[in-house]
Amino acid sequence: MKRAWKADWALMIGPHTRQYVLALLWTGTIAFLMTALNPLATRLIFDVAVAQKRLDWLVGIAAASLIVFSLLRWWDFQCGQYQQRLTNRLSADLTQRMVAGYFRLPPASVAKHSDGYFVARTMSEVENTVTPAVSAGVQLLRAVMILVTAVVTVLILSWQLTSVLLIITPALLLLARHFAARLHQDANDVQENTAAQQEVHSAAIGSYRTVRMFGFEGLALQQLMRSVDRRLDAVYTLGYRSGKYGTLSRITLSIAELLVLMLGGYAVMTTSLTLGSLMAYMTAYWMAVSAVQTLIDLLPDVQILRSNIWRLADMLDQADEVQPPLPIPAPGQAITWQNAAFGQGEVPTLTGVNLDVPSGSRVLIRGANGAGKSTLALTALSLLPLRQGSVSRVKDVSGLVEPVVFPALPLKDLTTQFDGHDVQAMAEPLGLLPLMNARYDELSLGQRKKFALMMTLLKPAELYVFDEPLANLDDATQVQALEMIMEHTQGKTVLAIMHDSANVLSKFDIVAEVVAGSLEVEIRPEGSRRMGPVDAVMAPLMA
Ligand SMILES: Nc1ncnc2c1ncn2[C@@H]1O[C@H](COP(=O)(O)OP(=O)(O)OP(=O)(O)O)[C@@H](O)[C@H]1O
Repeated sequence: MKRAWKADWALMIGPHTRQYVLALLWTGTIAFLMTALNPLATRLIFDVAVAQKRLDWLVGIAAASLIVFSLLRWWDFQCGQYQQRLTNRLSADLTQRMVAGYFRLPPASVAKHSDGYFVARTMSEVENTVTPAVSAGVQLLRAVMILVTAVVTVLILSWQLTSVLLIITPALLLLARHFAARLHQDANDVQENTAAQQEVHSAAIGSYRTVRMFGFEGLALQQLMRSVDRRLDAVYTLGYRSGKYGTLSRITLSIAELLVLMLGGYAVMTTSLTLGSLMAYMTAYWMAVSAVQTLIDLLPDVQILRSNIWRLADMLDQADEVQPPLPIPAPGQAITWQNAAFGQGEVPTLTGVNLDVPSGSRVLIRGANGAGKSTLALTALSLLPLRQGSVSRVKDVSGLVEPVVFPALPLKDLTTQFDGHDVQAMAEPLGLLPLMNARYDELSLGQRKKFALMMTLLKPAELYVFDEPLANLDDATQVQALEMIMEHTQGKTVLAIMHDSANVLSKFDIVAEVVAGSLEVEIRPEGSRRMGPVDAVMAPLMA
């Protein structure tokens, strides 16, 4: 992917362009004044005060310089504070856009990684991009201003000496060109490996209880250290390449420095170059050289910065990709899978799935652990893309698939989108009313289950999907919850995954059995007709 500078600017600075330009102008002005005044003061001291042996002038010029430079330094400090405030604003703004982008990502992208990876992408990568975006921009402008002012100054003082500095420029540019693309790729590798480590890191830290109970320290650490090594290798490569580029560039610059020193000495010996002019020349010259060194050091930083910006942009682009609308099933059908294959791991869990679920029917999905029931439910909710075939379904769907995690907010905040009376009517029989002020992450497993059930039922839909809706509920609540499901989904289509289903069988019209890679379907309550695997099509059977 190649991106224009303009697009990078729009992503990083966009809404804050005015403030950013102000920070640049502020810095640029200070850099210009410091660079222009420094050789001037040196020349005044030597060519005026020293040459005429006037101590009072010497002290006066030195004192005036001190006051001017102190004021400039104080102004520079204020500029730094302004930049910090700007950085904070950019950081908050970009974090918001990235997390909002994460929530818009297609399920296919999210399914590839777990939470830790996306925490890195939306938090650490934002931090690693915003701070350099402000500081690199400011440093770049400062260095350019110093370089331009210093080069003009030395040109005025002696164009012959300055031409040496300019001759060396093409060599420096060639080096920069040679290293730029590699540094960009190295920076990308560092970020990707950092996100991968964060993924493993969160899983290891999150397994605290099992590590303590079963002594998994060794195993957890081994896995973690593999990802740490990969990240550190990438960091080393980036550092190695940046260092190599810096060293080669500095050697080139040293050659220029040596030539200027020799030629400067020669000019004093053979021409009318004054001591004051030479001192002023050297002051401006060293400023130019240190500006070039800053620019040399900035090249890797700019490559890292652009690589980071491109990663952020890539994620936002994925988030904004227009998803094709889900096809609508044939009339009378709520959801249809056609020759579908899907899975959450490397290999598809179910293949050749053909299933028509008639509108208004209640389907019980059974099967052994790991058979693919939850995976099937994920495809019904459009949370997992198919590898092959198609799925079409009615538009309005409600449902949750384990593991269910709501944001760590008070329950009352999570339910504000629904009518208050409906919430109260549903929360009361489930015993959730006293918990409405509690945060979701403070609930017990059973309470979380009840809340998930309530939320699923509160959302108006044509198709409802439940993954083990009665698990973790006490006996009395199980009866109540099943009643509520049946009552609130009257006339709607229901897909329910349940293991311990003997007692609830009578409530369902159809039983879909997920067996080793395929699907069998049975019609209830007669239970006499059992379809063969894979090509089970319910619609004709129901007719
Ligand atoms: N996040 C994941 N990443 C990779 N593979 C996964 C993931 N989740 C599940 N799988 C795999 O997909 C297969 C089906 O899992 P699924 O959760 O759909 O089974 P299930 O029938 O719902 O099982 P259970 O009754 O135990 O909940 C399993 O073999 C499992 O290893």
